[in-house]
Amino acid sequence: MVKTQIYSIVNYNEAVQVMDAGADHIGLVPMQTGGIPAHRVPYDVIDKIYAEAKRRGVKTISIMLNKDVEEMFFIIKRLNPDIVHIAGMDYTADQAFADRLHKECPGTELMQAVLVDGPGALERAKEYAKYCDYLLTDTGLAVDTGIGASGKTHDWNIDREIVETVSIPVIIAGGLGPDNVEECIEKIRPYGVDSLSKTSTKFRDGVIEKDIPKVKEFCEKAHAMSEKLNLS
Ligand SMILES: O=C(O)c1ccccc1NCC(=O)[C@H](O)[C@H](O)COP(=O)(O)O
Repeated sequence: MVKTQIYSIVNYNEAVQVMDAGADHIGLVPMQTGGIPAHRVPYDVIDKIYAEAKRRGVKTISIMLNKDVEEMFFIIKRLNPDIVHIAGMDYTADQAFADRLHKECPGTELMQAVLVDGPGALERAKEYAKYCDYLLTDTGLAVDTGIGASGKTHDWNIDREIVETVSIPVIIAGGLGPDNVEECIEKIRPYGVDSLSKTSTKFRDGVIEKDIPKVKEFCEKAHAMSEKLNLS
């Protein structure tokens, strides 16, 4: 079954509703020196969200949008997510980061965002796949906002090539919602699909809230399409 990954959770009630709606992975932005301020979640709230997710078997993801490796390790050790997602424009996880993560944080897997901005993305994906546990292919918005949260799709032919080339799970992100998730799965046949903007309501002050009926529709369509295509 294709995994559904839902970003950006901002509080406990929302996390519970997103999991009830069918999310297999939930992602959020822990308090840190990078990222959009309105999305950052305090550690005590994350503890409660992750405990409930672990009870349900839902995978928990902490995204890192900064470039300070020591800060990242502090956060990973404090929160113990199932997956750490590296998505800052100024830092890319390397072999040394992966080795340290697997040694010091054995319960946490590594997901590196791949900016799909042209054919060069395939070469980067091949390199990251040597030491990462997952790749997340995504669209960039601006140099200072990290890889992702753009609400925009990119050239899915490149994602398909990446999925067909690397031997680790690939999650597709960038402008996915209930309107195009089936087409994306049919074309790319990825391990997972991710949604932020199209399953959220964004307010003028930057505050974001999950739109639960849209999350449900996204998850149901993704799961139904993966059953139709017999994707394990
Ligand atoms: O969650 C955020 O605030 C965030 C900020 C900057 C980069 C990524 C971020 N979130 C995680 C993701 O990778 C998104 O879920 C992904 O980019 C999809 O976003 P969208 O295109 O808006 O569906």
